[in-house]
Amino acid sequence: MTSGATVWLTGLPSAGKTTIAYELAGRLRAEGHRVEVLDGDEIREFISAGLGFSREDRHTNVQRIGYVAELLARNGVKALVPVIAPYTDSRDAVRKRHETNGTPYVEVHVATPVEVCSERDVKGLYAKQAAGELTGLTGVDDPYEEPASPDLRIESQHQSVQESAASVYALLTEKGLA
Ligand SMILES: Nc1ncnc2c1ncn2[C@@H]1O[C@H](COP(=O)(O)OS(=O)(=O)O)[C@@H](OP(=O)(O)O)[C@H]1O
Ligand SMILES: Nc1ncnc2c1ncn2[C@@H]1O[C@H](COP(=O)(O)OP(=O)(O)O)[C@@H](O)[C@H]1O
Repeated sequence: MTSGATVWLTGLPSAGKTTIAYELAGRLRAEGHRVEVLDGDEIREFISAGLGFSREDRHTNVQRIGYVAELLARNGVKALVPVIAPYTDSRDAVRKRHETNGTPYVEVHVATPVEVCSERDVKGLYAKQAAGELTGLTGVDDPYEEPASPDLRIESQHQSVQESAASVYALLTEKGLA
């Protein structure tokens, strides 16, 4: 069985987390790896239904996702997690859970600047915030604590989706995980 791992893609809304995760998933699957993408929106519809965007709820959401990702990764799956995870302590707790269980964990910061994200505005959230229809948007009027030492930092504004996914793939190869 190939080695499982959790690959957490953290970053602002519209940074490119989801797009990179699915691009990478396709590439890994084509090579015979077992892959699951734990999409933040789907998780919030099911296992985190009812949670909002307060600090406490985001922490709970991230811990639940981290728990499921570790279970999958421990069993040989590449668990790709495109979830904002804005707080350092939440991310560190997930990393620690993986370390305790001896499960590989890779943190990727999709570090697209907020100016680029708000132009992309894939879901219209930045426009809503600007129009006063939404408050507490990560990176605008809610915190995003940048990872101090991620395993990889991606500047998606300077490269194609394929290049971004390839850089994560290269890191996995380097670590003997792909
Ligand atoms: N206030 C606010 N702040 C940030 N994001 C918001 C907010 N309201 C809704 N959304 C949408 O929900 C997605 C974020 O959920 P996550 O589970 O990834 O985030 S978190 O880690 O629990 O903070 C996030 O998805 P992505 O755009 O894919 O990042 C948003 O589309
Ligand atoms: N190098 C890149 N990596 C990822 N996305 C990119 C890149 N360049 C441009 N994009 C675009 O940015 C948008 C990112 O949206 P999405 O993946 O939904 O972001 P997130 O999941 O972080 O909210 C998509 O429209 C995608 O095509």
